[in-house]
This record gives sequence, C-alpha cells and structure tokens, in this order.
Amino acid sequence: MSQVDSPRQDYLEWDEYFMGIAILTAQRSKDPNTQVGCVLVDSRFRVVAAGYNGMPWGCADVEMPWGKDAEDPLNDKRTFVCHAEMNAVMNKNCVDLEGCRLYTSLFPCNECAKIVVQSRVKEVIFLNDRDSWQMEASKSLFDRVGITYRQFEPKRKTVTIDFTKQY
Ligand SMILES: Nc1ccn([C@H]2C[C@H](O)[C@@H](COP(=O)(O)O)O2)c(=O)n1
Ligand SMILES: [Zn+2]
Repeated sequence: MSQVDSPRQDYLEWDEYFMGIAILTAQRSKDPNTQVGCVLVDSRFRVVAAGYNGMPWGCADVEMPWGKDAEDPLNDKRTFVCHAEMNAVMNKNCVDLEGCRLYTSLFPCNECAKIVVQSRVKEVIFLNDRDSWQMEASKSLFDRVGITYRQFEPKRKTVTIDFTKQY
C-alpha cells in the first residue's frame, strides 16, 4: 500500500464548501421555477443556519399557488413564499448572527436585505444575481450600512456527490 506524507491539494476552499452547501440546501425547495439556498457561517467558519425558499410552516405545498398571477395576489406564490434567506435567519442555531457571512445562490431581495441588516450580518456572498429593482434596493441598503457583498468566483466548475461511491 502506498503512503503519502503530504496533505491533499484538491480539497474544497471555504467559499466552495459553503456555496456548495447552499446549492445542496436549495434542492429541498418545492418551487418549480427557482430553487434558492442560503447558509450562514460564523467567524469560526461554523455553519449556524441554512434555509431554502418554501411555503410557510403548516401550509400544504399542494394547496398553495406556485405560479405568478399578476391579476390575483391570492393566487401568486410571491404573496406567501418564505425566501431562503429569511428561512435561514429564522432557523439559526445560535443566539445572534452578528459578524456572520451569508452565502446565497441568488442575491437577496429587498425584504430579505432588511432582515440581513437587522441580523448584523457582515458580508453577503452570492452565486447569481438578477437585474431587478429589488436587488438594486438591497445593494443600496447594504452600501448604506457597510455590509459588503461579492459574487462567488468558483475555481472549479462542478462538485460531485456520488451516493454510490465508498467514502
Ligand atoms: N434572494 C431570493 C430571491 C428569490 N427567492 C425565491 C422566491 C421564489 O420562491 C423564487 C423566485 O421565483 P421566480 O421569480 O424565479 O419565479 O425564489 C429567494 O428565496 N431568495
Ligand atoms: Zn427575499
């Protein structure tokens, strides 16, 4: 058996690891159009929260609207769905989120930005962005209060999870 005395080089970097968890978390979402995942990480690189977009607790997914109906807000998912970021903050397993980093697969909307600010998160790392007034409002809010944000720049294209492999 061959022995090596040097550490692995191909390990995941922190950003890849946490964004990977956010993307995996998004796979729990029932939204047929867009699945978003979010992870909160403390200053000691511990995951303290995770969330994905979904209907509020107790709502039967099959009874809720999943489309966007501009005519009838009661038949529009946007009226009801809880965003990944909000769910992550609500699900935190620590007392407060001051100084935490937030990893999200989609830039936070203006409503979640308010929650992010109030939680004293210090940095937002996002995978994708949208050209919308909601995201623009979030950026102006983050700029005002000094929350930094940056797009995740992957060094690798894929991370494979193979349930059939022996780990
Ligand atoms: N930062 C965000 C942005 C959006 N979401 C959720 C809200 C909806 O469930 C979905 C977007 O649906 P679409 O407009 O693409 O039909 O993503 C979120 O959780 N976090
Ligand atoms: Zn939001």
